[in-house]
Amino acid sequence: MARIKDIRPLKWTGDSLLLLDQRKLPLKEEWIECKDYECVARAIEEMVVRGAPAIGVVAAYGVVLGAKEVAGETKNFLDFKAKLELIINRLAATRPTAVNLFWALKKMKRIVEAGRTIEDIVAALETEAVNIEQQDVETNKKIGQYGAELLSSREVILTHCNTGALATAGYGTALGVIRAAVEAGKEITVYVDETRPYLQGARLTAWELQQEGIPYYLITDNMAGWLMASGEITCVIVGADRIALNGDTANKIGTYALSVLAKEHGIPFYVAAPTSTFDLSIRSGKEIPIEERAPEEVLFCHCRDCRIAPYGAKVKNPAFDVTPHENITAIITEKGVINSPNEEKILEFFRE
Ligand SMILES: CSC[C@H]1O[C@H](OP(=O)(O)O)[C@H](O)[C@@H]1O
Repeated sequence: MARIKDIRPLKWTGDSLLLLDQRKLPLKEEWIECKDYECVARAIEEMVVRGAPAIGVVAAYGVVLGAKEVAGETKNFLDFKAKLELIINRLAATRPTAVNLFWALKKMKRIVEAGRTIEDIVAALETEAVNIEQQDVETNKKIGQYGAELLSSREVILTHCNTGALATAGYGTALGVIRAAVEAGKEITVYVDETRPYLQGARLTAWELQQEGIPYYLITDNMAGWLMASGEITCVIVGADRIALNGDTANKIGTYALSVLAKEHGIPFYVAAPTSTFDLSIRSGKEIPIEERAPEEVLFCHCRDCRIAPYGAKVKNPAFDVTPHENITAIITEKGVINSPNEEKILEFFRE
């Protein structure tokens, strides 16, 4: 049985947060050290770290760093809580689509509201952030198990963006399913969408699969349709940034098109995500905020040293799209699988 590595994108030292700089991968493995919450906020905005679960974990540690900073500046309890609220708001303003960010910050906010002394709050926040990180890895392994049980002994899986250890606290969601299937001895080959414009697939997923020795082919995004039509792909597994009550799912731009192609070709289309990615406060994907990122991501190659479009070119750069629940074969979570997801099934799933 294949031995899976324990790739982690972040490390909490007790008074700083080390982040693997994902902008530099796959050619350089460089770490940056965040000693304050503003560094963490910028790391999320500039995609030093990215991926829905990962930014939730990192934001939680950002609150811890902020709390330690403020505790060193003031002994006034109300002043401390007021400043901490501003820090949480700063972290909440980093990226709008992934609901895991707000899920984690809400947990931290509840601790601040319940705390009775500054020391107690700082200690409880650190305990909670460590717990969120550790729980995420366990959650991903459960997602992996449920997902691997859906797969045959031989699969050619197309995946989009990066949903691995680098997008989480470790192990990954869609890539966690692939890891679990490999660990279970299944014959898995992965077709990796490069995922323009930020190239999370080419730069990050390919890097992770290479680290694991899992067979893969890198493809450009516009090859997916033909490879499905040619019968090479046996299923599609993607991650998620926010899932509405009816199962509509926001994920990296290009996911919606994959779902339409998969439906056209009768290929199973799976979403792998923790329950913290569900936003039951919204009834459909129409309400999910879609992040518009800088035009430079489209106008230049990733290293920003070569321009690939004329001066003056106008750019659209939505970082996510929404896949209608009707296109999703099943949503794989750490608490089980929701087949043919819709509002009724999701309400029932969360009621259990
Ligand atoms: C584990 S799901 C990660 C999810 O986040 C990615 O977006 P980004 O790289 O912009 O943070 C992508 O949508 C992935 O599916």
